[in-house]
Amino acid sequence: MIIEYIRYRIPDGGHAEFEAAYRRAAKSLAAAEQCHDYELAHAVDEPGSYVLRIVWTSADAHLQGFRGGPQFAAFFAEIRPYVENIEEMRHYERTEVAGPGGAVPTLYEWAGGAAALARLTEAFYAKVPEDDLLAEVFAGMSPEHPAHVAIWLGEVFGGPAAYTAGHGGHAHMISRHSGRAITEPQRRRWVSLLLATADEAGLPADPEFRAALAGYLEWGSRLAVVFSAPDAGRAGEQPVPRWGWGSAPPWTGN
Ligand code: HEM
Repeated sequence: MIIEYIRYRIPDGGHAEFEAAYRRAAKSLAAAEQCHDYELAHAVDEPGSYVLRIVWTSADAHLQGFRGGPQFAAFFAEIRPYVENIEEMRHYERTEVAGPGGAVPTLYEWAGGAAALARLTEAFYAKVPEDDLLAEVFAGMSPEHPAHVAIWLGEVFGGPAAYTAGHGGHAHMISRHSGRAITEPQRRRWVSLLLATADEAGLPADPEFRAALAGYLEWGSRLAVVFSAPDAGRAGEQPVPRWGWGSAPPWTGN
């Protein structure tokens, strides 16, 4: 993770318009898979002084991925009028000097963000063609499938809402399972192979994270079976689910 700080000086009379522009621009940040979090704050003791904090998965993800990606044009169109008002724009790395923080990290953050989930699904779907139960299910899999599942998992685990913004959201995911008649042995193999791959992909192995990961995969895979049944109805419009730590929040020692 890398933190970008952008400091603005906005003249009197322009504050409401500036904040409204960022409210619109923030939709592009929320949809960008490279953006983990963002926050615009203004100084109470120095009117007109604003700081925008954006947490990117890496500086390259910001400079190449986001700026070269589909969200940038809409983002920049909103903030372009304020480029002249920038006083500082830099990427910062966290140091070891930090308080405990008030917020519990998301599963996405704890897992290692988009890069870790992409490692997981790449390694998993590379194994699937060799698996006696899963090979036939995924015989027609598209080359983008591993990346799409990583983006889905990222959104479920509290990362950017990029599957909703760019991949058809919940309804599309459900439709990809329709009519596939996934069997219980196939489902169970899918879950156990993915959990085994989490070790190879270097995902955190602490009990709390693994319990949350297993909990989601167990729940989600059972729903995939339900929606894959030949007689399953269509899923209603729903948001992509969000999955949290459950009753075992992250163990941070002491
Ligand atoms: C938590 C459980 C699961 C999650 C999160 C999940 C996620 C997804 C997603 C996001 C897609 C759509 C990808 C896209 O946008 O292109 C998809 C498609 C698919 N899923 Fe799942 N899935 C789950 C369980 C399963 C299981 C248990 C099976 C079978 C054993 C399965 C088989 C498939 C197949 C065959 C496709 C279509 C692949 C393609 O043609 O590209 N899924 N899944």
